[in-house]
Amino acid sequence: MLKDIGTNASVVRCLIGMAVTSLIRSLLPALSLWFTGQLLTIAQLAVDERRVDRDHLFKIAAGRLACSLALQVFNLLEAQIRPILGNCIRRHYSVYMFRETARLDVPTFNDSVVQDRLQKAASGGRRSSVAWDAIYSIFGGFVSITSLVTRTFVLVRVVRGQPDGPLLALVACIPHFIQVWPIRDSLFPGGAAWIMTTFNSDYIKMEGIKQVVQSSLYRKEVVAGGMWQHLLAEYTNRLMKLGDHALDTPSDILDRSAAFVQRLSGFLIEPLHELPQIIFTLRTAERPATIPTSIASLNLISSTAAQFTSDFRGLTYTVRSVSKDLSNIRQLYEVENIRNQVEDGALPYPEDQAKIRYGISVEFKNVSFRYPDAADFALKGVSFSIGQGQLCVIVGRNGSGKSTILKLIARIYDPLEGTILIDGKDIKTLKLDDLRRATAVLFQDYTHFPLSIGDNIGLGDPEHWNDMARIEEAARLGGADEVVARLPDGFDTYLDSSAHDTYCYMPAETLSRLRKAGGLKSTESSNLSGGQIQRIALSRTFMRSLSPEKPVGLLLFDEPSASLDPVAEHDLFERLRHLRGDKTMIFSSHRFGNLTRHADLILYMDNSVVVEEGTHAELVASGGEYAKIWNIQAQAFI
Ligand SMILES: Nc1ncnc2c1ncn2[C@@H]1O[C@H](COP(=O)(O)OP(=O)(O)OP(=O)(O)O)[C@@H](O)[C@H]1O
Repeated sequence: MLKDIGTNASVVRCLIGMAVTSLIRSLLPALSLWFTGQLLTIAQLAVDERRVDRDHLFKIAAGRLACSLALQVFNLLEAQIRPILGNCIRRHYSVYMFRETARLDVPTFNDSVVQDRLQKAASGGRRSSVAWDAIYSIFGGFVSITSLVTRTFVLVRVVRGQPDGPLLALVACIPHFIQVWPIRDSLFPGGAAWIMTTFNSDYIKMEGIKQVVQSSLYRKEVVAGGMWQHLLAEYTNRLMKLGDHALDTPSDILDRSAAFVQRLSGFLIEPLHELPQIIFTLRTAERPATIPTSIASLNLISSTAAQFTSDFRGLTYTVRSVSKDLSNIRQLYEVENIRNQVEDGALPYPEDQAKIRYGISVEFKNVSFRYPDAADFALKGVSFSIGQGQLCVIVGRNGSGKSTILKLIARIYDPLEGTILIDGKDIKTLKLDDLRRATAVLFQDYTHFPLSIGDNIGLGDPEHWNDMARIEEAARLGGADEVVARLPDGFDTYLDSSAHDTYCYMPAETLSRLRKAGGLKSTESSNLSGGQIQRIALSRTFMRSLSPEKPVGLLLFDEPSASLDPVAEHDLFERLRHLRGDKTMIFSSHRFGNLTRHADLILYMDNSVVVEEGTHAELVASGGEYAKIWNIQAQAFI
């Protein structure tokens, strides 16, 4: 970690600043103690010999005062450096986590173990970061240890010369040692490994119900299914059944046992606190002449002993958090070792950029695939060949494997068996970045990003993300231009924003006027229909295919017209045919007609296999499944 952040000059400067201030802060208490000890000696001399060296007294008093002032100054200095260093480190690791999360492919990202590792690594959240926490506690530990050691050293020297000093120091320290005894384990983390689990079915169910209600994932079903009252009744029932400790977290359980030990030690500690006072009274009764210096010495010893306890407590806390922080850092750096399941190839693609304009050939050879954690195969021994520049339409029932074919061509997943050839080369040997630049995909479950419409379209070609002319052209081709024209903020309209405005209560009208007057862009979600959002997603696909520098040779469309009205669908196919030129295009579709009639190849799928293939005329003539469904659809219009 130090090597990593050491490359950042401002972090190094701040770290050095923190180290110097921490060192001085840790030495100052011992120095103060030494001056106090000197003051005591002067007082004792004054009592014993009735003489005072005023010059010396003045210097020592000034030194003691200077120590207090210096401590304040260095505390202030540290408080200035700390946030600067904290922000530098947080920025560094925010970029690190972004990079390590962004580079993951679909199966790796969806893997629950990977998700867990990412979450743990990022657990510092936005305000702090695990790396910063660790550095902060390491500095804290350093200050506690140095100040504890140096102060003990000075105290031993100071009390040696005081009447009854060693005895009083020993007695004063005993209760404090007892107090820190129960937490000694945390100084030796070797014995600190523990596991807690529950097999309590009521608890497991109660937690499950809580999640259903809390997560937005299930809200649609909860509302549509009218579930909430039932869930509430069940939750209350389980909660009552579990009794007083139903809501205990694992740390509550740990704290309960620690609290018991502490209460027990309290019985011993309180009487022991009185012991120095009693000894002091007995001793001074014997030697009344030393009362003034003895009182001062008792005060010094008691307050230093109390300070020790708080230092020691601070230290145990620090040791505990340092070991936790160090394991967090290990987790943070382990994220780098997460390997993508879809491995990158080495061959640059295409060898000839100009050739790709005439399309890409795709061949499946006996390909089988099963989704991670799924029981059944989504594709079983699928073979077909699509020539350069051909139009292929994959049709078939729901769940027959159409989308899966497109996902394998886009290398979202790799097949379990068989080979996919792109222009005659095994897809796994090609560089992933190159392959993705040469293909444009529109998935069935297309998403919209919580960004503006312009960004949503522009991201189709990330290298020209901000090129408004291309974005407008892509919007025209995808049919999003009409949608955008009707929105007051046009391309700047946010589809869905993760950052919402905060404002005091005011009527909606005032708010809207105020926003306008302040020139605020729309940051709230806009309500677009499914079809309108699909046009934006389509435009994103077109954006990719517009790039003249790095042309696309293969277009994959999964149900591109599912949410479009018949006119929009017809327009879309017209535009697609025009845009296609010589490129290879593969569609997955439920609708026969517009597309299948123009297809060079139709694959009819059922139950994870290709059952029929050919052109529309060939398949209709053969009178198979395709012909049957074609007739059903055709009859609907007679
Ligand atoms: N991410 C996934 N994890 C597990 N199983 C999946 C996943 N995606 C799809 N499947 C399963 O794989 C099979 C093929 O799905 P696929 O999406 O390829 O079908 P499809 O023909 O495109 O269906 P539709 O016409 O409904 O879009 C189905 O049984 C489906 O349940």
